[in-house]
Amino acid sequence: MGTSTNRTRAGNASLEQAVEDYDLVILGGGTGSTVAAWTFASQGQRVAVIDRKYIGGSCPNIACLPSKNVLHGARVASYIRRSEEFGLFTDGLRVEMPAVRARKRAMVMGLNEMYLDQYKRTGAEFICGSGRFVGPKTLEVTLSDGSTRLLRGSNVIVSTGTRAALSAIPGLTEARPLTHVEALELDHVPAHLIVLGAGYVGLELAQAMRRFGSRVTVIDHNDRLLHREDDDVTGALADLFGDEGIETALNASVKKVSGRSGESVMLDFEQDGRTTTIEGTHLLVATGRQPNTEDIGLELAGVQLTSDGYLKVNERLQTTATGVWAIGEVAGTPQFTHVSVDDFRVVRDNLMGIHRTTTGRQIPYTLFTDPELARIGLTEKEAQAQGIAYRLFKLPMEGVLRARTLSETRGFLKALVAIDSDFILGFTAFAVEAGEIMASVQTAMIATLPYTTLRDAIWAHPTLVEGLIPLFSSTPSSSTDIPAQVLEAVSVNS
Ligand SMILES: Cc1cc2nc3c(=O)[nH]c(=O)nc-3n(C[C@H](O)[C@H](O)[C@H](O)COP(=O)(O)OP(=O)(O)OC[C@H]3O[C@@H](n4cnc5c(N)ncnc54)[C@H](O)[C@@H]3O)c2cc1C
Ligand SMILES: NC(=O)c1ccc[n+]([C@@H]2O[C@H](COP(=O)([O-])OP(=O)(O)OC[C@H]3O[C@@H](n4cnc5c(N)ncnc54)[C@H](O)[C@@H]3O)[C@@H](O)[C@H]2O)c1
Repeated sequence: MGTSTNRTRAGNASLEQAVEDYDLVILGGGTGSTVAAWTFASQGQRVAVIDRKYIGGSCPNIACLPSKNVLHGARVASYIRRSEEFGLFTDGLRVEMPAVRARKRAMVMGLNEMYLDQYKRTGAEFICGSGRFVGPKTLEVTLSDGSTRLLRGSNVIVSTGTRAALSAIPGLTEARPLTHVEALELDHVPAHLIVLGAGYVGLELAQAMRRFGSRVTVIDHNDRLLHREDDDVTGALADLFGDEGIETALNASVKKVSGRSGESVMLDFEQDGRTTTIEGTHLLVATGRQPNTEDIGLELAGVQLTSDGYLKVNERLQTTATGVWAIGEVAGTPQFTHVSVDDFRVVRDNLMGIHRTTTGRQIPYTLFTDPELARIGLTEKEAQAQGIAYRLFKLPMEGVLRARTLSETRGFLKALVAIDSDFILGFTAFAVEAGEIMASVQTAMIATLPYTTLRDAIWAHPTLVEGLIPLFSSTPSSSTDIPAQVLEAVSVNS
């Protein structure tokens, strides 16, 4: 620990500078790596986190939490529009985006203060600056005043995350499209927002902006919204978007973009052999992510990349350089905050000599449209592709009494249960507060409880989770490839 003078190569220039030694240096402070910093520092280790911009990384600053904050505002707008349904009469709705943004900014500021306080309490050091490797386990940080520091860690974690990818469509970059970062900072409602990409970011923000009053068109080159999900899910999402007046152009291949987002922007796309031009005022790009692995000196540290530019890691999240670990999206981890936190657990245990891997993790997720889509385990598509026979329990939300009290009966619950046991293989809720309903089913799956435990539990009335009783009491249908004699045996035994 402490400092020593060392000769290190930074690019072509050799520099002589005091190296500060740490037990752990973290490049990029996303959620998982921030928790790592706090954890190791509170155990007495000397820990530094280098981040060029964000205290706590993307999630609390530009991604999950600010987007959910803005989405909630849009949900309130939707309630106000529906107010007469609840016997409430208002004199109309005026949306002030600067105030929407101010609420979001205040939340982010509060989160930043909370994080800084936690840094102080644990003794981890947050260094605001841009970092790059200049040698094995050694990083140079350039601070905002242009000065530099050299940090060397007994262990180093790389957690530089990803950024919005811009497809190689002629004119796209020049049109200066919004990404989620700018979309969450808008001080006005776009007159006509074109959303390129019908994935998580695109769908959540499309619905929110529509509810704030924007005309919205969603374009995707796949033929369904959120195309990896089962057809009943993507169909229900399409119905929802249709009912809310969101236009969609699917199976659409964008050939050219012209104009400028924020003023007037045109997209030429081919669909069913025809070329169409659509014009909007704003363009949001939500077509996936690209890893932040360029220009950070990985080659000087012996850290190799995969063919698509992510860090090459093993199932213990070790990179190809000894003592250099990876956490989060930059390691190719599924792109959710809760999985980056589990990456932290994997690295933590391995650093403590406990073997823990990323293999076979069960990963839940929730799309925060309204209603939400919550998913865990196998979809029907996945079960069929893997030749896994299942019993399918499905219940429309009209069958959940709590949903009726809320006038939120859109959607359904469905569960896949093994044909040869009562274990739950997968669960989907497209429903109000779906993410909360899923948690109970996930707990049963973690504990490998049979579905009958959920069916036979006494749930408080009237709650949404109580819907698991009618769901699991319904008569299941079965996947087509289940042999008749197996089905017969199941029905005889049940
Ligand atoms: C709009 C949006 C909404 C989302 N909503 C959800 C959600 O509801 N739920 C969910 O689970 N997930 C959500 N996600 C995904 C989630 O944000 C990420 O999976 C999560 O933040 C994990 O990111 P990470 O730790 O890999 O990296 P990040 O949190 O992105 O951290 C990487 C950090 O590295 C820093 N950095 C990069 N290069 C350098 C460098 N050279 N020097 C110094 N610092 C550097 C960056 O400034 C950044 O702070 C959302 C994503 C987006 C875009
Ligand atoms: N609620 C959440 O948990 C949440 C919310 C937002 C983001 N995220 C995470 O962030 C990740 C990134 O989100 P995202 O929406 O950017 O990516 P995504 O992978 O979810 O969706 C990208 C979409 O863009 C489409 N696409 C790609 N290239 C295209 C092109 N050239 N033309 C037209 N369509 C194109 C794809 O078909 C896909 O539908 C998500 O996968 C998710 O893991 C999670």
